[in-house]
Amino acid sequence: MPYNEKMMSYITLKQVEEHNGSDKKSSWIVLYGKVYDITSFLNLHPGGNIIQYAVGIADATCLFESYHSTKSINKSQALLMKHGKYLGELSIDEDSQCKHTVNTDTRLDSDKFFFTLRNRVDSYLEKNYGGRHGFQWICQIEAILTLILYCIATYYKSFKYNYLAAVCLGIIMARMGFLMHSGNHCGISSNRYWNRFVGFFMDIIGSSHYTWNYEHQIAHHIMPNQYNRDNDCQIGEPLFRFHPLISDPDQQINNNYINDKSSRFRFFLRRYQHILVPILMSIGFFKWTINDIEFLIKSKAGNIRLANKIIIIILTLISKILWFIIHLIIPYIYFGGIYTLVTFIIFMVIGAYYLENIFIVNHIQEKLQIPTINLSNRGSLHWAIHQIYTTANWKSGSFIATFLSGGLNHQIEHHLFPSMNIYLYPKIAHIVQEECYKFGLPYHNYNSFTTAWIDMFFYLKKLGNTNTNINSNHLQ
Ligand code: HEM
Repeated sequence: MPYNEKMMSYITLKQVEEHNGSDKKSSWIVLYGKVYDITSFLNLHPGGNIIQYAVGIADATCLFESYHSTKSINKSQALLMKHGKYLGELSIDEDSQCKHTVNTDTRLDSDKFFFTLRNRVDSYLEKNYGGRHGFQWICQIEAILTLILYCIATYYKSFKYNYLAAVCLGIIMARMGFLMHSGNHCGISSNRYWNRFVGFFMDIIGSSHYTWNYEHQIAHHIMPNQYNRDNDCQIGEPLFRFHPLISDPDQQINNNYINDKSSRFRFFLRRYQHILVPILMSIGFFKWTINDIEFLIKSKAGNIRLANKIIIIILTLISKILWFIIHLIIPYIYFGGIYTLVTFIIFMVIGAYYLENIFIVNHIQEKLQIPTINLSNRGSLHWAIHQIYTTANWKSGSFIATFLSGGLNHQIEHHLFPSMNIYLYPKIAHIVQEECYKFGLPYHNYNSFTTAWIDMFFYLKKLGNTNTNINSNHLQ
């Protein structure tokens, strides 16, 4: 859509969303409440095509600040001035302000926390590890070895009669999930092609890196735990209640909003969600494989609009067809239905359990709440403070836990510096902790994965138990 002088000074979110870089559309980015046309810059971006996910959304400031180091943020700002065409201010109405944290120039001192921390972390890493990509060789060797193991396990599972290969494949697929997470966050290497290659592991294991990037980088990373923004809070809704703002069934039934049998049954099951969620995790992998197709057809992943790109849709379909041929059709032809079904269940369930148990404990915890602030001041809360309040670590500082969890045990460090090599997280954890305490912020760290998991279990129980009064005012 062409824009005129009037629109250039005052731009609505709807207009920004229309310029999301879809085929034949231009790309607008919102940084610090200002809208820029960066169509001509997209292919020049030194960090590669990750920038495409940040266009057409309400606020890319969080990604801009977290992905660039102290050194590169100045370069980035200079490049933005050179290549970006300033279009105007993003209009902030009451509605958009509630749904999207829009950073304005009048932000409070909360900025200081992140800028102080980022300076300290970057100078420490520059001095000791050569920057945010120190130890990148570990991830690269790991990626190559894992891919080779994936091919070997797939060969033995699909072309030979081997149940053990299915077990190994499940573990390897989960490891590939961790690696693709780092790759898509540009954390595998300083070389963007390495990151793209490893990011594509998501498609190799049957899903789509494209839809995942929207769901994860945009919906989850910018606003973790925010209802109607972070898709992860709404997994399984209305059956499950992962977030206090999901309607309270007792209240609805008492108010006669819900009186049909099926809704009552769903709400009855919700009371046992703490038991059901761990059981249903087993189908997580399969669900992702199918969900992508729906997301691409609807051009929407939960709360996030996707930029439609024909080439991506074609590539995703091809990779999915190949995946189904290799893992279902070929073993079926060679060894029949029973072997195919059993091995399929084995590797999908093992993979899903490994991966999902690791990431479910990081945000679904009762103590992880967005601090109470006046809604009219919402724009003043720096995104990094939001991340600190809504994220928990376990076994902070441990190299072994970092390896086993693909870096997800350092969820706090990951949310603040997503493109950093995961093996540097244990090295900077003490700095993050110190700065949090200095600024009076919490640093949630569980002593072990088990304690984190148990807390998550009881919180799910509490959320599903309708008699429990959970204050949700501060979670809007
Ligand atoms: C219009 C806005 C942006 C501009 C002008 C910009 C500019 C730059 C520049 C100049 C660099 C190279 C830095 C260096 O050599 O030290 C860079 C790197 C990078 N950028 Fe951006 N960027 C923008 C937005 C983004 C966004 C929104 C993301 C994330 C979604 C992002 C992710 C990255 C990454 C991952 C790197 C590589 C950093 C590394 O290797 O450590 N950039 N960008």
